[in-house]
Amino acid sequence: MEMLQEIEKDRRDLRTCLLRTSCRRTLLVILALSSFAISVAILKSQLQVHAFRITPFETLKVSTPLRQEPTPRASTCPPAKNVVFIKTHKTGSSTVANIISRYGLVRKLNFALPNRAIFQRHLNHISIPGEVMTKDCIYPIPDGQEYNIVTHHAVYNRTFFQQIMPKNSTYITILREPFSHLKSAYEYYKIEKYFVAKAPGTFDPSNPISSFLKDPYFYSSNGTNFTIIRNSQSADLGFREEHLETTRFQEYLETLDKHFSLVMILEYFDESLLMLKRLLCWELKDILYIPMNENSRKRILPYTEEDRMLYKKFSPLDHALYSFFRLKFAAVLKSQNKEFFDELSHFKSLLQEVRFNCMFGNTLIVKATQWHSEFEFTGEDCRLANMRLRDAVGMLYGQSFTHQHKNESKIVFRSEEYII
Ligand SMILES: Nc1ncnc2c1ncn2[C@@H]1O[C@H](COP(=O)(O)OS(=O)(=O)O)[C@@H](OP(=O)(O)O)[C@H]1O
Repeated sequence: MEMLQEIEKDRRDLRTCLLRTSCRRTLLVILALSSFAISVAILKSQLQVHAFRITPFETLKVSTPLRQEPTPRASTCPPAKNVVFIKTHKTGSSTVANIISRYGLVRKLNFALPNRAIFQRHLNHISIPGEVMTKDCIYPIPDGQEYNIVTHHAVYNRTFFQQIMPKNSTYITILREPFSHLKSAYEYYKIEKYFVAKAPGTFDPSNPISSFLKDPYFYSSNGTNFTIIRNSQSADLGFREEHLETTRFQEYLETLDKHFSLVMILEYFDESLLMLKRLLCWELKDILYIPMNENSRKRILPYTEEDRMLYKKFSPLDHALYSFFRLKFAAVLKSQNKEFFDELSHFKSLLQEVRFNCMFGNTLIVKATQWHSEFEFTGEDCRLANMRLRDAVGMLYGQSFTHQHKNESKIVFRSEEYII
């Protein structure tokens, strides 16, 4: 809620500013800079569209049968409302969670939320690696109702999810190229401070990650937790240490492949969302988004091939996991017809328009195309698209439960207690 108030305040400030002459000049400069940034972004997105056509992954053969097949168009199938999204850390998962949360909020679906009675602090986590999940981990819903959506961090456990979710639930997740994941997690969780504290002076300040990778276990003896930078995506998907044994790993990988209808890839974010839309028979409006959790202060440092090789050795499960699913994804993408890519470029240009309009909270009217009828993306849609999961959590609890558990509404949520 605080976030929504902040956005509202920004919009009010902007309106006041528009009325003042002194601000107009500043605004003109902002507008000019924004147009420039948008042109660059359009150019960049066009380059990205181009990039996947030349990626070497596409030339590789996939040995297992493909399950991520093209699915019918939204108009020809009933929209899916039961979705389990395994929210891996630092993979663009908050943006995907936002899309799914918006969908569920607007349609008043039931979310499987962390049980407030158990989790006093980490209300954006249903479970973390190493924890055993039971029904008590999930906030209860009234008898006779069923959960529709899981979108909070929870370690994948088929047996558990089958107990709480409807049989026809669609399982999805997202993965990120491991080295880029490392950089994101390292910066976001300020991991360096633990290592520097352990061994001041051993870090090369010009390239701390590279310095750390030279001897990562040197830094572990003080109890430093590697969870978020070593095989983290695998851990979120339920892999355990025993899977370090190659045959066990391969077995689990194939099991996951059977369970998940779509494993999205951050490096193909828009392509992934379009596949998601088709898989769930949702509308194009449902998947319009504003990127979340972008770390604009991330340091750009010169990494070497050796750094990447060392990291592969340090975090082998994530590398094997990513390369397996990226390979599959690229093959499915390659098998799409022209219509998919036409819709993709329409989607990408709509995204630019949405971002531009949302800067001012304006309503965007999107004319009908072969993929959708005319629709509006309003200021309210912008507010929802900017909503972080931790800000949505109060609304989600309120929507799913207050009508049944009136006393619960007295519980106060303090957003500073949540971590993402
Ligand atoms: N659309 C899109 N395209 C490309 N990259 C994107 C997108 N959305 C989010 N991101 C990047 O994802 C990183 C945040 O991941 P998460 O949202 O999963 O983080 S968290 O676990 O919820 O904290 C974070 O990465 P870094 O900036 O490298 O840290 C975001 O920039």
